[in-house]
Amino acid sequence: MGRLNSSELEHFVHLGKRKYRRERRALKKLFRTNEHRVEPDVKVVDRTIFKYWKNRLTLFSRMRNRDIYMTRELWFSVTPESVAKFVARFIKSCLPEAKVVLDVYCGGGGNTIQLAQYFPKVYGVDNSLDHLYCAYRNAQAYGVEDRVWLKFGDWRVLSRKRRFEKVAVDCVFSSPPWGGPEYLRSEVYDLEAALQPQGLRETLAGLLRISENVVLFLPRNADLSQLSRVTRELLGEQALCKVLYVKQNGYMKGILCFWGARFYNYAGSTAEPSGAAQESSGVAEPCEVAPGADTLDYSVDG
Ligand SMILES: C[S@@+](CC[C@H](N)C(=O)[O-])C[C@H]1O[C@@H](n2cnc3c(N)ncnc32)[C@H](O)[C@@H]1O
Repeated sequence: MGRLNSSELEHFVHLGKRKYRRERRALKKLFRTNEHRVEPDVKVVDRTIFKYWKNRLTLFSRMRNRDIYMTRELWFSVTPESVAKFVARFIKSCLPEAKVVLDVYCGGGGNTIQLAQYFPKVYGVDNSLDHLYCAYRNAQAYGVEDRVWLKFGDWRVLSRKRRFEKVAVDCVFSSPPWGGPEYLRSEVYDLEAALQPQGLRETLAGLLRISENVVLFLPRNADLSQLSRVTRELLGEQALCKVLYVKQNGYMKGILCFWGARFYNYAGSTAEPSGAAQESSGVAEPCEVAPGADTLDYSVDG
């Protein structure tokens, strides 16, 4: 565990540069002090995260090996492992030849790690050094750290500076912050006003500049008509957005939204569709169809 060595530092893209001296020092300290390591058998004292702690093995199954790292925020924002696994396998089924995937807002690596099980190179971006550190530690726990490249920075800035547009990214996945556990307070989640740190339109426009294949993980009460409208505005009247409702143990975790022809044609694809869904015990379930959006009628149980 201990110190950050030079080959580990390479996986924190650009952090070896002079201008990141302060961040590099902070990162070294996190490694040295083994910060954020979870002791899975020790009950958390923070009552607001107890319910997440109770289900800790659904977040990272490797938690039982005592080598998972979490911040307080990560307890309620990490994508549960079965969901992350499903997404990664689904993308792999649709884009079997893809090599490079970008995970924007990668957090503690819930998605990054599962994507790295299927794709040789996965970039993760986050503006929290603590989260990037946890993502790297967690990738080590799953033995995929060599495939993971982490970029520290504010996505709005990186996107404005078009930082990833010259990288040959085959697919962009993103699980943006939903605004904390309060996202269910209103019946319908406003994808422009509530989604952080940018609304849906700006988020999607930025990601589509990097790849035509984009996947967003959004709240289950997201406004489908906004999805439909933004899809048409950005991609034309005939454009489609495929929506999958994702369940875990009977509980609706969120929706997965896909843009890109390879995802729409999935039903006709010969690549192992049900394998991906059945591994997480896929369950057919009717759902609403948003005008102009193509919503698929199944969800996933983990
Ligand atoms: C919902 S969490 C992502 C969880 C992740 N998929 C996982 O499984 O661990 C959202 C992440 O976005 C990051 N974030 C928030 N604002 C950001 C910004 N402006 N630029 C980059 N990252 C940001 C947060 O630090 C947080 O880690």
